[in-house]
Amino acid sequence: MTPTPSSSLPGASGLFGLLPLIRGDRRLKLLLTLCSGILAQGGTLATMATLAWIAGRAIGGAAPETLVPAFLVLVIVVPVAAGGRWWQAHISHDFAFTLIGDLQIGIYDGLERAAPASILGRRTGELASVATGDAELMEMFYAHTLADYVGAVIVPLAALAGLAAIHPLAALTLLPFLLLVASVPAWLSRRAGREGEKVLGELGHLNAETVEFIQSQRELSLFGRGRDALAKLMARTAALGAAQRRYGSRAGLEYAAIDALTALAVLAAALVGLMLLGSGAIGLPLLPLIIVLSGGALAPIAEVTQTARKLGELKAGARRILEIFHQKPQIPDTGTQAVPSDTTIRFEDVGFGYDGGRGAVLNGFNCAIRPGETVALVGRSGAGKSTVANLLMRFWDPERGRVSIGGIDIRDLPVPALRRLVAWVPQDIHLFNRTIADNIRLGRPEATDDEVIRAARLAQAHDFIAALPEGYDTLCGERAARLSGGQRQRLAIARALLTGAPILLLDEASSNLDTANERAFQRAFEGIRGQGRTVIMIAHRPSMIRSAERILVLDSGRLAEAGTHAELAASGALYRQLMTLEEAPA
Ligand SMILES: Nc1ncnc2c1ncn2[C@@H]1O[C@H](COP(=O)(O)OP(=O)(O)OP(=O)(O)O)[C@@H](O)[C@H]1O
Repeated sequence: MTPTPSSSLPGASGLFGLLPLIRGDRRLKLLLTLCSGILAQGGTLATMATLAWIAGRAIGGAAPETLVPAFLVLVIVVPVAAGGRWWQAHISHDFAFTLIGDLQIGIYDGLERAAPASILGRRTGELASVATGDAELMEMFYAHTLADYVGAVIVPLAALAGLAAIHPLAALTLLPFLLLVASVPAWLSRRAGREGEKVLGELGHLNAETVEFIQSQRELSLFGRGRDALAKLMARTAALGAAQRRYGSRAGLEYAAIDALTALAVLAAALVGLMLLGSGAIGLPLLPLIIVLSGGALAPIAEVTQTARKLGELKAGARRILEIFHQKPQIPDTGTQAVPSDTTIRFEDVGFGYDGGRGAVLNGFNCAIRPGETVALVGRSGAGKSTVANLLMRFWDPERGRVSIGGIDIRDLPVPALRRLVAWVPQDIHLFNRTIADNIRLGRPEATDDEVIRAARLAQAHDFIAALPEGYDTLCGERAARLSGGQRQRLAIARALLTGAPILLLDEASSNLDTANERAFQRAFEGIRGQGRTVIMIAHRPSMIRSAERILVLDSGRLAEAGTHAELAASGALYRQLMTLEEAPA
């Protein structure tokens, strides 16, 4: 079962906001986990009570044979307690890890819904900390805290009932202590929540800083800033240490209060028991039972408060997870239209600006691109070329106007269908640390080896791949450090070609490629053109721009000029200006 995306969770927050995630067979596991907790703690209390009763009777001089029934009870309750503990450990962990899997799927869904915008302004390292650390923290709640909480209610009630059966005064003596011990975490819960939030926040910052520190080693060493970055990292570590110390000191206070209250409760129970014994209200065998039941009633609560020491972190972790679960989709995927056979692309009076951006990026942008046409999108830096691509890919939706393919508004197409229509070749491809073949296959996992090789040939990537020691089985190094920029870009083309999408959106690298790479890229581009696909290229290099059938010049959020290179060279003032800039030696 995969969890239903978070959108269905009703504005829940904190730990109990995670409970609606428990559906289907998880509910049975939850029930069994709770039963196991009751069995384990109940069994322990029953064992202790029986032993106390035996001890009391023995001290009172009872004949050994009269104790046989009590020993028979022990023969039952001891295995129940031991079995209960084992069962609790087994079933609660099984339940917890199944749920952690669900949480991780939910977190991944949330990340996917937000893509490519950043999630709640958080950095990669912070999000990784939520997806792994916080999700694992939930193991604590589901595997330990949850069952213990139920045990901490039922077992003290049972002990209280036992004490009341011995003498109501014994139960009355214990009652205030029970309430006090149970309320200690509640007194400190606000602080615990705040401090837990702080600890996890600092942990997230430290994670983000560490990831950035590792990723930016090259720049740091080139500019000699390694020491500064390390100092920043150490400051983060110190901040985390301080947050953890504050958290620990509050938890210590809780510990001390609970230990003191437990000791006082047992002392009070012993005094009341002695008083009752003195007055003849109870017999000697019941005195140890009163003491043991009083201590036993408080033990599960004390145990819970120990796990509740982590409650602050747990709550904060749950809230961070739920934030991602509630992440609104960047774009709603509600389209139901079938994929059109006509692939004419139209931008009609499109207006768009990024949230928090400086006003509109596109403002009344119109253009039509015929099937099989090769179009270059040009404009000064920041003119909105990538934004046009973002809207065609539906990374964002326009605020005004519409983008259509074959006359269908792309918002009316299911997103996976749109992804099959338009393949994107980004400037900087992310390569997974898998084989080159696997990386190309991301475009279509079921593609055969021949199809992978054909796509690589067309993308002019085959020769350099074949020259690698392990060919297509070569592992791309972490962050693809082993491949050059030009090689990575041609792998991106192969990946996109393999999808078989009829529209290719190509973001040509504005960074310099060496001549060999540039030629290879040009040949790949020519090959793709020969295939009858529509190619929209965000182009920078004059050679690439000139090779397009039609050039669209963007300016001030609109289509300022359009035509062939010859037409624009003759009459496009802006185009001429741009080409002069592009052709100027750096
Ligand atoms: N994700 C984003 N969030 C906010 N603003 C953005 C985002 N992406 C781009 N912008 C802004 O939108 C404007 C257009 O950016 P865009 O990337 O579309 O330009 P471009 O023509 O592709 O530029 P370049 O040639 O430099 O890549 C810029 O002012 C940019 O700062």
